[in-house]
Amino acid sequence: MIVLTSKQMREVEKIAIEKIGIPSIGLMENAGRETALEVKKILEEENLNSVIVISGKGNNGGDGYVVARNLYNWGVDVKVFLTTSLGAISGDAKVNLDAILNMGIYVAEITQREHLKFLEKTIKDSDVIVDAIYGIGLKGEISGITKEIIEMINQANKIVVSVDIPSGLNADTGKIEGCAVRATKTVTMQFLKPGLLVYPGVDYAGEVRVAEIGIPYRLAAEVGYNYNLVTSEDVKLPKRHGNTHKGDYGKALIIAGSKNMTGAAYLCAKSAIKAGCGLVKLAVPQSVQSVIQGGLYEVITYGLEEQNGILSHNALSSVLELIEESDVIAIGPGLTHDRDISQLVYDIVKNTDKPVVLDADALNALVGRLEVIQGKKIILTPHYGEMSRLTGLKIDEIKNNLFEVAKTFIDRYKVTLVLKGAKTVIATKEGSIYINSTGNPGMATAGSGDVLAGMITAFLAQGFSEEKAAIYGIFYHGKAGDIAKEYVGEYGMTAMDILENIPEALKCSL
Ligand SMILES: NC(=O)C1=CN([C@@H]2O[C@H](COP(=O)(O)OP(=O)(O)OC[C@H]3O[C@@H](n4cnc5c(N)ncnc54)[C@H](O)[C@@H]3O)[C@@H](O)[C@H]2O)[C@@H](O)CC1
Ligand SMILES: [K+]
Repeated sequence: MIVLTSKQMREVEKIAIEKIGIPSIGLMENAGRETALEVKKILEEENLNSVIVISGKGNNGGDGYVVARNLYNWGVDVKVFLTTSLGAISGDAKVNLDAILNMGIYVAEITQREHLKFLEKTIKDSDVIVDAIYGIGLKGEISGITKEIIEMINQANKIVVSVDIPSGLNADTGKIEGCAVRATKTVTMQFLKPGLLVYPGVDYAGEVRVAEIGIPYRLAAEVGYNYNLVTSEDVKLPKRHGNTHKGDYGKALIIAGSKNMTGAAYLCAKSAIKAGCGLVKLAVPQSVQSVIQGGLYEVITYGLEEQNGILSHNALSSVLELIEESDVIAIGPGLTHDRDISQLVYDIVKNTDKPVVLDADALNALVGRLEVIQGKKIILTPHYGEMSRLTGLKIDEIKNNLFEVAKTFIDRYKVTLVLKGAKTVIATKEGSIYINSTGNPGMATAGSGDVLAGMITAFLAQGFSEEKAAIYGIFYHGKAGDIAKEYVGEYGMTAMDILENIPEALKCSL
C-alpha cells in the first residue's frame, strides 16, 4: 500500500490542481464529506447527535468547515470553534467558512484564555470532536492556546475524529510535536503517511481510514513514492507447480547455536523448513550436535570445530566447504560472541557472495568492521539494541528517527536492513522503505527473532530477492504471531507458538 510523505503529498496535490486542473476546493469538498460520513457512521452506531469541529487556520481547518456543513445538513447538532481569528482564514478554507456562516451554523473563536472555559463546557456537553486544527502543514512544535485546546480534547474523554492527521503528529516521523490529539479514528486523505504507521504515531491515530478524495493514484509514482505499508496484497506466494523437487526450493546453510543456546539454532532451522525451504543444513559446535539433532528430523546437522561449546575460527574451512553446496546462508542465532567467533563470522562474510542473513550475534561480531558487508547480498536483522551497537546511536535516537537511521545505514552499506521493533521497518538498497502491518506485542518473546531469521532465509532460498525475502519474512512472521495470539493470547505466547503457526500463516496467501 502506497505511503506518501507530507512533501510528496504536497507535490501530488500541486500536480493534480495546477497541471491536471482538478479544482482544489473540490478536493476539500471530498475530504470534508468523506470525514463527515465517518462521523455520521459513529453517531448512528453510538446513537449520538452532538459534534464540535475545531478548525485551525489552514486547509485542514477548511476540511473541518465542510464536515460541519454536511453534518448540519443531516440534522446533527454541530458547533465550530476556530483556534485563530476569523480574519486569518483565506483561500478555499475561507470560501467554506463563509458558507457555514451564511447557513447560520454556530462559529466561535477560541483565541483568548477566557474562551477556554467556554470551550471546555461545550466539549463536555458534546459527543464527538472533529480535530481539524493541523494536517500535513504542521511545522515545529505546538504551543500557546492551541496546545491547551489539544490537551483539553485529550482530557475530555470523547470520541475524536482527526482530519488527515491527528493535530500535533509529525506526518513523516510519527513524532509528537509538543502535544498531539489522541484520535479514536483518523480519516487520512488519499494516501497513508509514514507518521500514522510507526510509534508513537500509531497510538495517536487510532483506527486509520484512507479517504479517496479524487487525486489520481498514478501521481504517487510520478513523485517517486518510496514508502510502503506491507499488506497481504504485497505478499502473494507464487503457486508451486507439480514437477518440482526439494532442490527447487533451495538449500540453506544455517550457522548457529552454542552450548547454552541450542534452542536458537533449533528455532531458526525449524522455521526455515516450515517456511518452505527445500533443504536445511545446520552447522553447530560438535558438542551440541546430538542435542540439537534430536528434534530436527527434517534438518541435516553438522558438528564443527569448537572451543568450549562455541564455534571456533578453525571451523572456517568446513563452513566454506558447506557454503559451496548451499544457495543461501544464515548466521547468528545463539552463536554467542567472543573475539574468535567474531573473526569466524567476519571471514565467512568476506569469503562468500551468496545471499546471507545476518542475525543476533553475527551482527555483534561485525561491530566496528561493517565495511565487509558493503554492497553484498546481505540482509541484516537487528533489533534496536543490536542496531545501537552497529551504529553507535543510542536506542532512543534510533526509536525516534527510525526512517532516517535506516536510510542512512542503507545509503552507506547498500544492503537490506530489517530494523525489528514494535513496527518493523525494512530499508532496501534501492532506497525503498517498507513498514509491516502484522504482528502483536505477544511476539516480543525470546526466540521470536530466531524464527524470523529462519523465515527470511527460507524465502531467500526459494529464490526471492533480498527485498522480497525480507518483506515476506516479516509479514508472515507477524501473521503467524497474530494466529498464535488467537490460541494462546499475548502473555502466554512463545517463539514455538509462532513457529507452529507458520504453515497456517502461509496458507492465508493461497
Ligand atoms: N491542498 C489541498 O488542496 C488540500 C488540502 N487538504 C487539507 O489541507 C491540509 C494541509 O493544509 P495546509 O497546508 O493549509 O496546512 P494545515 O492546515 O495542516 O496547517 C494549518 C496552518 O497552521 C499553521 N501552523 C503550522 N504549524 C504550526 C505551529 N506549530 N504552530 C502554529 N501554527 C502552525 C500553518 O501556517 C498552516 O497554514 C491537509 O492536511 C488536508 O487536511 C485536503 O483538503 C485536500 C486538498
Ligand atoms: K487534524
